[in-house]
Amino acid sequence: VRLSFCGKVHPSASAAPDGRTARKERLSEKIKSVLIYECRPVIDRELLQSLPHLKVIANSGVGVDHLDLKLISSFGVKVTNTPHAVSDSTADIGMALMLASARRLVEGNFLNSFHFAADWLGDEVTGATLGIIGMGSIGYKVAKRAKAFEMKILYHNRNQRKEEEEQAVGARYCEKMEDLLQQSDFVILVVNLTPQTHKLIGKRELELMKPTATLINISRGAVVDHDALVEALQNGIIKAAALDVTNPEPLPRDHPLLKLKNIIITPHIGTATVQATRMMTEEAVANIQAVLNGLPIPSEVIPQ
Ligand SMILES: O=C(O)[C@H](O)CO
Repeated sequence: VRLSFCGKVHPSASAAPDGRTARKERLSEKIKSVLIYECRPVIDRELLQSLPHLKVIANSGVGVDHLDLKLISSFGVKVTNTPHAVSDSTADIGMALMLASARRLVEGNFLNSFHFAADWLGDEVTGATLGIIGMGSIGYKVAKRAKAFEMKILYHNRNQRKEEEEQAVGARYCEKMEDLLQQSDFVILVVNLTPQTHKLIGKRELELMKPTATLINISRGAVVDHDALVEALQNGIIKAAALDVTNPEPLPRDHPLLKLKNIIITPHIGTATVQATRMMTEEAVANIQAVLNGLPIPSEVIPQ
C-alpha cells in the first residue's frame, strides 16, 4: 500500500482526538512511501517513528536541504529526487530574471504604456559576462542559454572542472570564485545548499563584484547573506539583484529587501511549470516504484 501526499505534516497530528489518532495509526502501518512537493514538510524523528513501514521519501525537486538525510537513512528509509525534471525550467527562470533585471521589466510594467520614458535605459546581456557559480546540470543549461545570447561565460565549481561542458559552450573556468566575481556583469548562483555554501555570498564577495553587476539567485536563499545584500544594494556596491529564492520563504512583509527598487523577487517558482511538474511527478513515481520493487533506483540521494 502506498500513500502519497503533498500537505504539511504537522507534529501536532498525534495529539488529535482519539478517533483521528486511531485512524492515523492504521494509516501509519500502511504508509510505505511519501511524495513531497514544494511544501517542504518537516520529516523529524517523531514522524519517522510513527511510520514503521516507510521505505522511501520521494522528493519532487532536486534540492533536499530540507531533509535530514542521515536521520532518515538511520530509519532504513531511502530518499530520492528528480534532477532531470527541473533543469530546463530552473535554467529558464534564471534567464528570465537576468533579462528582466537588465531591461528593468518589472519597473517598466508600472509605467503607463503611452508615457514615453525619455531617460529610460537598461542593459543588454549580449556581449556581457555571465559568471555561473555551480556548473551542475542546471548551471550547464543556463550556460547553453547564455551562449545563444552571445554572452561570455565564466564558471566556478567547488569540486570539479567540467571540461566537456566548458568546450561545448565556450565557458572559461575560474578556479577562484573571487576571479569570477570580479569579472562578471551578471553572477548567477546555481549551487546546492550545504554547510559549505551557506552564506557563500556575503559582504566580502559582494564587495568584489563590479558596482554595475547584478546578482541572480536560483539556488537557495541561505546561500546569500541577506543583510549584506541589503547593504550592497542600498549603497551601490552592486547594481541589482534578482532572486527566485530567499531565506525565509516568503520574506516577512517588512523585510528591507522588499523595500528596494533595484531588486526583483519571485516566490521560488523555478520549477513551477506544467511541464516540469508533470516530469517531476513521473520521475518521483518511477523512484518509488523502483524502491518498492527492489529495482535499481533512478535518482537516489545518498547521505554524504
Ligand atoms: O529543488 C528544486 O528542484 C526546486 O527548488 C524546487 O524545490
